[in-house]
Amino acid sequence: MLLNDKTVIITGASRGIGAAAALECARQGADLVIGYSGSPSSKGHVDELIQQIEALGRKAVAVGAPAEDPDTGEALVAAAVEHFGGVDVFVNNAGICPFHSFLDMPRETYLKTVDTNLNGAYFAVQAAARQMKEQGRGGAIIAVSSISALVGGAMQTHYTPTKAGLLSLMQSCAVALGPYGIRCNAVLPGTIETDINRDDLSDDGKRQYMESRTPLGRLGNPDDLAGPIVFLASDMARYVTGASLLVDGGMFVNLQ
Ligand SMILES: NC(=O)C1=CN([C@@H]2O[C@H](COP(=O)(O)OP(=O)(O)OC[C@H]3O[C@@H](n4cnc5c(N)ncnc54)[C@H](O)[C@@H]3O)[C@@H](O)[C@H]2O)C=CC1
Ligand SMILES: C[C@H](O)[C@@H]1OC(=O)[C@H](O)[C@@H]1O
Repeated sequence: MLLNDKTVIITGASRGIGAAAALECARQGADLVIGYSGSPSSKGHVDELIQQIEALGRKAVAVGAPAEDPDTGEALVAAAVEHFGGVDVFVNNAGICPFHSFLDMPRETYLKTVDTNLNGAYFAVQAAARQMKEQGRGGAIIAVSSISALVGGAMQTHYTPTKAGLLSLMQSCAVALGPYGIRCNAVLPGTIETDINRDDLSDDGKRQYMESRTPLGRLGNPDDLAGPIVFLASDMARYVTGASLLVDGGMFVNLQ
């Protein structure tokens, strides 16, 4: 197993990519701290996920705290220390993408997106890194960035800068934390079918266009991200830091 007896924290793990990554980490021998927004609607998903993790013979605890709160990272780390004695892997996954046009972007939509996707992530990564440094055994930090860190979207002008920011954060943190043996990398998903784009992809024309741009011939699903995240978390990637891994079925390179 690739993550035997490691402790992994994942934010936004109630569903989608975060939940799939949490399950694969458990299959690979890890115990989990499941970060989620704290909303009652998410709690049912989290309880179900914890049952699935326990059925795999691993342990999991949930921490309900919003990603945009600068104190959330410390709460997640405190839970990892209390229940599992420390943290080995931190996956910053929580994110929102409320599609909206640029010229009439509500100020609150922009600020909420940046706070949730990037500002909270900064402090959470910092909290995880401080704990890893104190433990003195290195660690792995992974940000779920996006293909949208590299390309634009007319309805995503508030979102794409957060994903570019996460990629940049991992690059700078790789430099800052390398001396402590803490590796920092980003995964860049393409179009993955989850709740975040359910409405957007309900437009058949849009869906067909996104599929047609994907050389592997289909949109992604959350499990497609689980392997790449586990790889970057594991010692298989022990000399990989500051890297970005596109997981997009080839969408980015498909110009013509
Ligand atoms: N689905 C896709 O095509 C792509 C997704 N991503 C990124 O993947 C990450 C996960 O998204 P998906 O699994 O696709 O969508 P999703 O909507 O299924 O999952 C998002 C997760 O973030 C959580 N979350 C949202 N706001 C939160 C808050 N304020 N505090 C704590 N948790 C919060 C949700 O509860 C959920 O667990 C996001 O960062 C997203 O930007 C990146 C590229 C493509
Ligand atoms: C929410 C979008 O459909 C999704 O998120 C991203 O980061 C990419 O732009 C995907 O298409």
